[in-house]
Amino acid sequence: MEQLIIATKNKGKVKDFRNLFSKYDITIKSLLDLEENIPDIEETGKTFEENAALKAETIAERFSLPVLADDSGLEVDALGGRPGIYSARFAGLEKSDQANIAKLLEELKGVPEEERTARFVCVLAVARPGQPTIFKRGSCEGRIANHPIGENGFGYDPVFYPNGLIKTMAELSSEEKNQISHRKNAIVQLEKWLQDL
Ligand SMILES: O=c1[nH]c(=O)c2ncn([C@@H]3O[C@H](COP(=O)(O)OP(=O)(O)OP(=O)(O)O)[C@@H](O)[C@H]3O)c2[nH]1
Ligand SMILES: [Mg+2]
Repeated sequence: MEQLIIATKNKGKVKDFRNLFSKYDITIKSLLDLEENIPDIEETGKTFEENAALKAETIAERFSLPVLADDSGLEVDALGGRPGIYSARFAGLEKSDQANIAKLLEELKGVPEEERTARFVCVLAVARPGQPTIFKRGSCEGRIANHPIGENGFGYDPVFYPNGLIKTMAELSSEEKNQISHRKNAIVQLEKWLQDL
């Protein structure tokens, strides 16, 4: 069984990754599992790719090991693609899922169902000491609900209906989410690299 460091402090992502990587027989170590406290990496990039690279390369350099990072977010068409890379900090730096959802629903007040289209985007960066960083992008299309439903998942999952489903992402089990999610659609593109790990 191999171990892979994921440069994240987001517990929801860690849960998704543990589940997604179990089939490759890879165990995950996140920044929350390390003994030393890693200072927050400032996400100063203007794209998912730039921020994913910042996180992966900072940690890969520090430990001289291959590191995966995930930069992800929700693009809402009626908001011109916002919150996008700012999804975690949409309602402020304290990164509250509940406040983010409230702000999103407020901004979409009165927007009819057919115009509430959106997608989750996940960019994975794999940084390895002395080698160029690899990027893979996955997405999941859907639309924004009128109110939150469901207890599973994290972030905006309770207000996101994946296309073709009558359940929000937060009403799906981890296994169901991980069959269709943006994160899953990015990881499958890393399959070859994961097998060589
Ligand atoms: O409902 C959701 N289901 C998902 O599957 C999902 N994936 C991403 N997101 C949103 O996008 C932000 C990422 O921002 P982000 O990539 O900067 O991560 P983060 O700051 O939370 O942690 P870190 O990995 O940077 O440590 C998150 O906080 C969420 O708001 C999701 N919401
Ligand atoms: Mg972040």
